[in-house]
Order: sequence, then C-alpha cells, then structure tokens
Amino acid sequence: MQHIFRAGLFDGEVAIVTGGGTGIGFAVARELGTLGAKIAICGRRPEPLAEAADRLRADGIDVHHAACDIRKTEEVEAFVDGVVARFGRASILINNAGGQFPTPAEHLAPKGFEAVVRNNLLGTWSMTHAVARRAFIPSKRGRIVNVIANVARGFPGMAHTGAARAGVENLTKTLAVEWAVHGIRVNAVAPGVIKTSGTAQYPPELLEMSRASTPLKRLGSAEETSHLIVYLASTQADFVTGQTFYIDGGASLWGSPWQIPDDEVPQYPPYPLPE
Ligand SMILES: CCC/C=C/C(=O)SCCNC(=O)CCNC(=O)[C@H](O)C(C)(C)COP(=O)([O-])OP(=O)([O-])OC[C@H]1O[C@@H](n2cnc3c(N)ncnc32)[C@H](O)[C@@H]1OP(=O)([O-])[O-]
Ligand SMILES: NC(=O)C1=CN([C@@H]2O[C@H](COP(=O)(O)OP(=O)(O)OC[C@H]3O[C@@H](n4cnc5c(N)ncnc54)[C@H](OP(=O)(O)O)[C@@H]3O)[C@@H](O)[C@H]2O)C=CC1
Repeated sequence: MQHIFRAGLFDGEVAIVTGGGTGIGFAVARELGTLGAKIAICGRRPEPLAEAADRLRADGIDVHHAACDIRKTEEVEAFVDGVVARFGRASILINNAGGQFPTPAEHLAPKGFEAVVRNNLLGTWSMTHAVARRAFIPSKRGRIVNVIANVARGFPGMAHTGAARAGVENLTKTLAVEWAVHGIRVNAVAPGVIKTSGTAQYPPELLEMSRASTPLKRLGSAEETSHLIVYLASTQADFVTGQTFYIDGGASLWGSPWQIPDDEVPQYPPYPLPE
C-alpha cells in the first residue's frame, strides 16, 4: 500500500470505523491501521466483517470486530462498550455505515423512507452519541468524520437519503461548535460515485451515466476517498472542523447523471431498477 502520510502518524489512536468490513470503510480501516491506529469495525453481517478482520490482521493491524446494526441503540452501546473494554479508549470515529435504494419518490413507502433515515441519520447519531459520551468527552479529545453524499442540490430518485445526509451535514456543523469545548472535531466527506462493493449493486447504466457526467471522466476509488478521511482524522487537520469536503472529480459542480427528462411524467432514476 502506498502512503501519503508518515509512518506511525496514528500510533496510540483507537479508531472506530462503522461499515468497516467493505468498500470505503475497509479502505479507511486499513489505512488508519497501517499508520498505527488500533481499529474497531462493525457492520450487520458477521461474515464479511470476520473476513475483513482477518485481512487487516494479516497486515499486522490490531482489530476488534463485532456485528452491530447502527439502527439499534442497544447494539451500538454494546459495541462501543466492547471497544472501550478491549482497547481502553477510542479517539477517532468514522461514521461510514449507510446506504439506500433508488426509487421514484412517489413510490417510496413511508416504511422505506423511515428505514433509510434510520440508517443514515439516526444510526449516525446513535453511534456518535455513544462514542462521545463513553470515550471522547471523558478524555476531552475526539475526531469524527461523517461520510455523507452530495447534498448541495436535490437528489431525484434518492429523496430518503438526500434528506438523511443533509441532516448529517447539519449535525456535523452543530456538533463541531457545541463539542469544540470537549476537544472534539467533526467534519464530513461527500463522495461522488466511488467504485465499491456498494455501487457494484447499482445498474451499470447508472455508473456509466455518472462517469460520463463527471468532469474528470472516471469514478473514484475507495483508497483515494480514504486518504481524505484519514487526513481529517489526523492531527494534521487539528484546525479543521464543521466542514464538508467533496471528493467527486468535480461532479457536484457540473451536470447530473440524472438529466431532467422531457416526458410528461419524468422517471427517476432514469434506468432500470434492480429486481
Ligand atoms: C448514485 C449512487 C451514490 C450512492 C452510492 C452508495 O451509497 S453505495 C452503498 C450502497 N450500500 C447500501 O446501500 C447498503 C446499505 N443499505 C441497506 O441495507 C438498505 O438500503 C436499507 C437502508 C433500506 C436497509 O435495508 P433493510 O433490508 O434492513 O431494510 P428494512 O428491512 O428495515 O426495510 C424497511 C423497508 O424499506 C423498504 N425497502 C428496503 N429495501 C428496498 C428496496 N430495495 N426497494 C424498495 N423498497 C425497499 C421497504 O419498504 C421495506 O419494508 P418491507 O417492504 O420489507 O416491509
Ligand atoms: N460508493 C459511492 O459511490 C458512495 C458511497 N456513499 C456512502 O459511503 C458509505 C460507504 O459505502 P460503500 O463503501 O460504497 O458501500 P458498501 O455497501 O460496501 O458499504 C456500506 C457498509 O455499511 C454497512 N452498513 C450498512 N447499514 C448498516 C447498519 N444499519 N449497521 C451497520 N452497518 C451497516 C455495510 O455492512 P452490512 O451490510 O454488513 O451491514 C457495509 O459494510 C455508505 O454510507 C454509502 O452510502 C456515499 C456516496 C457515494
């Protein structure tokens, strides 16, 4: 693995990476761990988590892993207690777990809207609250990076996640101010379309539309997204808080993969939905 950071930059740190078993979360866990942090990862499915933990250990990283659904407060609290019991503290939280399904807003059932808001907004809050109270506030130190999405404009076909991520962006700003007194920094990273196990589940039509409408004419990688997250989690970013950083090849500045159709009843998203 190539490094743009100095060896040992995270010695003595304990980093919790939610959704650290796959995609962007795994890349962050690996990069922070290789730079010296002890790592705790969680996700709903035990199998990919255990596999990821084995891969991290093979890189010489000290890893704690446990299944935890961030939508369930009692599981979140048990997970954080487990991390503190194992490592004695936590100093970094990467709120990366999340996701949604594409659907036209008019077909979005209340239960589906709620499921996505619970996952991305309430789950992020639950984890943040538990880690802050159990580890960051008592030690007067903590760094949080929230992984969101493009909230600079509307998100047709993704009304639930747009609303939830915009909520997380505002939470980022509020907590950056309110918890500065506790030595806690809070920032957000908004990826464009990144090639991961997550986007592999999206129709290839969408990924090609996204690539074509990205000024840099490619999709991002989990590793380059990780470099930005790792910078924000590091002491090198100690004067940076309350900000959202886009990593999207310029996509949020130009065009959209989902053009407004001319049809009388526009179809969002304008590609075949997965069965
Ligand atoms: C441009 C791309 C940019 C972004 C890329 C990425 O994010 S990559 C990362 C990509 N990675 C991820 O997104 C991974 C994480 N994402 C997920 O796990 C799911 O999207 C989740 C958040 C909905 C949770 O899922 P779950 O199964 O635990 O949910 P649940 O059991 O709580 O269901 C409650 C209700 O939600 C509804 N509903 C659910 N699914 C669908 C659907 N496909 N279709 C329609 N509706 C759906 C349905 O109403 C259901 O009730 P029902 O009808 O069953 O009574
Ligand atoms: N890739 C992209 O283009 C973009 C990604 N994002 C966001 O970046 C983050 C990482 O996505 P990416 O790596 O691409 O995709 P993945 O689907 O690989 O990652 C999502 C991870 O979150 C975990 N997760 C999801 N829901 C929960 C839950 N309720 N509790 C605990 N863990 C959960 C999943 O594990 P498990 O299923 O086992 O629970 C999985 O490890 C997500 O929040 C995603 O929405 C944002 C914009 C663009």
